[in-house]
Amino acid sequence: MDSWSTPLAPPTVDVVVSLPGSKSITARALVLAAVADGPSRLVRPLRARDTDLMAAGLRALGVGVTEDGDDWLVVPGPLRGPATVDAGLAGTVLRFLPPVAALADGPVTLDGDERLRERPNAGLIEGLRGCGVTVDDGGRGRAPFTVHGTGAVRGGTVTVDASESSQVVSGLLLAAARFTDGLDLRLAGGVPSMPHVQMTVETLAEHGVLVQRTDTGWRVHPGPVAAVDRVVEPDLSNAAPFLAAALVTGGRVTVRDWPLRTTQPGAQLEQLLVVMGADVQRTADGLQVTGGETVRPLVADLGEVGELTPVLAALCALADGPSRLTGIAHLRGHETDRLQALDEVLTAVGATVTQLPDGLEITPGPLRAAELDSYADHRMVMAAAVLGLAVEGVVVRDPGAVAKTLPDFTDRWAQLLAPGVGAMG
Ligand SMILES: O=C(O)C1=C[C@@H](OP(=O)(O)O)[C@@H](O)[C@H](O)C1
Ligand SMILES: C=C(OP(=O)(O)O)C(=O)O
Repeated sequence: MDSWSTPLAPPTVDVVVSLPGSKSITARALVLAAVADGPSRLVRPLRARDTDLMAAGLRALGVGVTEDGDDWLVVPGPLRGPATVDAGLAGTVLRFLPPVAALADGPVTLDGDERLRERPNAGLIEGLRGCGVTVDDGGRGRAPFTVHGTGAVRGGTVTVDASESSQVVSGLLLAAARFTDGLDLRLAGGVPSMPHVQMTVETLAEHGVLVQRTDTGWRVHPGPVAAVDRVVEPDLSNAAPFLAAALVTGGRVTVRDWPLRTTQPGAQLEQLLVVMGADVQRTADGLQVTGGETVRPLVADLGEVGELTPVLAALCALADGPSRLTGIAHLRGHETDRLQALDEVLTAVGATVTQLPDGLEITPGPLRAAELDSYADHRMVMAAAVLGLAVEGVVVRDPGAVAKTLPDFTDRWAQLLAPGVGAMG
């Protein structure tokens, strides 16, 4: 599909939605299973471009990742080079695989899409060097680069700059139990997306790794990584557009199997959507969101939940007052420069947008039809779909970008809006 005419909202939406597994949990589960001391089973892993690339990258290093029905079976093997890894546009592959590759017994080259070559990675590369690993990046601090694995990584005390992505911290922590001296990771500055770092720490603990918070960062003790069979939670960030539809339509959307407790940043939708005028309840089915009379504006620091920004910003353009979203400077290094892309898209449908150094001010205006780009960004397609509920004539070019985390998004969106559908997924 070259372009997609997004559907307008029907008079009522009252649907229970099931969603595939979390990208972030699937990525961590794959990496830890790959360095574990036995085979692991992943139940309901996300099958999408990012996680398929992670599996393919691990296979290239000698790890067995095979399908058993809808499950993945992961069988660790000696990590080997030479190998090449295609990271596509996946930040998780870009930052989680190089520390694993450093444990291989030969060179591993990582590259990906044109835009991946622009995504910042100097923090990770410098961090690996601090662990004693030779990395050849031509001085760019970005892909493509080659990690020269020697079969062992020293580790030790390392100061890293993770201000551009929390994935720098997560990537180093995930492999660190296999470093000879473990890792005492010290932060040189701030780190966005802290719930994702907490997710890493908790997943490590579930694999029997001893990881401690320190004054300046985290310490991972060297030792074995236990194999774990795990059922992957639904992806709560990908729930955002579906729940947003309840607010835009004044309808009701329930996401099934919403975890009672989770480190996924999408959990914060529960509070954020209340601020935006929704009624939110946990029911026997899951998380139920009911839209109010209008969408209320949002003034919030989204630094912890940056990946929710595109859909929340789309809601802001449909709100009954101006919004201000801050704490998200690092979104300029995501799949696209999301602050620039959101400025362009929201302006095209009639909002007035001001870019701040670390965010956006969004003042809704009279809505108008527009042809929007996807910017090769799954979440920009989802944001356009939310706008299209309220704006007749929204067309998105290259909607296939959703394959990054939710390949059948447009079908699911059509089902959400189909009359009398009740339950889907
Ligand atoms: O660790 C993870 O799984 C992720 C961390 C975050 O990255 P940043 O800290 O680079 O925003 C998030 O935006 C990304 O979608 C997934
Ligand atoms: C920032 C995102 O992805 P990545 O893991 O590629 O950084 C995202 O999914 O919103």
